[in-house]
Amino acid sequence: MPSIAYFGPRGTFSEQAARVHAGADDTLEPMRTVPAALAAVRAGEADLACVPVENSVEGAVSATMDALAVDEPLVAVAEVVLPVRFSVLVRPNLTADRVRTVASHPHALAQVQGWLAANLPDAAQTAANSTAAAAVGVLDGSWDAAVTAPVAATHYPLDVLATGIADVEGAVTRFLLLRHPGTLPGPTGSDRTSIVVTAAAERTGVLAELLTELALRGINLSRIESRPLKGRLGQYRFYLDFDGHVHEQRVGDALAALHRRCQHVRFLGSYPRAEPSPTSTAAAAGNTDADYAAAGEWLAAVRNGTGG
Ligand SMILES: O=C(O)C(=O)Cc1ccccc1
Repeated sequence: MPSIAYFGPRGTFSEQAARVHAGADDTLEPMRTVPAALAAVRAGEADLACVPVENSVEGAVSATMDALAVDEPLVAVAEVVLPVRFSVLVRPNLTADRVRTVASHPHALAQVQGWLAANLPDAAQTAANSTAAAAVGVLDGSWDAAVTAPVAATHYPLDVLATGIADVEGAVTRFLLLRHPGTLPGPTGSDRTSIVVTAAAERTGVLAELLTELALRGINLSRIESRPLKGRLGQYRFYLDFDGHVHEQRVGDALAALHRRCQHVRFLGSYPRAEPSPTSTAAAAGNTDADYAAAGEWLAAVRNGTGG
């Protein structure tokens, strides 16, 4: 019976994402922070961790980015993309005109600024650990209102002041399900690979070199983020997401090239894309596994004097 540790408490979007992935027998364990969810997997207390990684409005979830780059490596085996529409929960019988404080996860507050300005203009905003932590804070009297995932209303005895709120139509959040490295999910033809690299900051053009290794092999970069290395300004980790699976020749070849050129490469997984998109451009550019095999045979023949 696999267990999934998720960024909690109960009623977060991360719980909703975990439920998309979970089987009927899986157990779900809420954890207080993203690092705590990852630590539960590292400690063998959970099989998988479900954490938010990026949002189409606010961008990267930095707590997740930082936690994935340090400590024992974990690999993503699946991603879940959820549409984000928020609910506003208040203590029972509290009307909108009496709401003085509203709390939520910073990514949630950022996505409902328009609604708050129009509907709760005088309410002071406070950052909470997560959307559901804000609901718990309303229950214990810390705040009047919380901006939450819809599912939070089923977990906490609070009134629903509003539902379906989103300043940006179509906004989505992407979550990763991570576990100990082991047998990877096989290639599906529509996969994504994630890595974190550190490269010598003082080498001119180093980032262009790394991206060129991908481009030359017909690999489409779908995301690049940087995070500071913390100790000193000017040194960064780069997080790259690109199409393809490490078991495909062009991807393996590119990863090996990055390993040669970088100080450090951490593999964060090859997993099916939530929104399928066949990586067909690789074929046109002569970058399929068959192209690699044919080129390898030709080279072997040149080297052993039987062809050319
Ligand atoms: O706090 C939550 O519910 C999360 O899972 C993080 C989050 C916050 C805002 C939008 C999507 C996910």
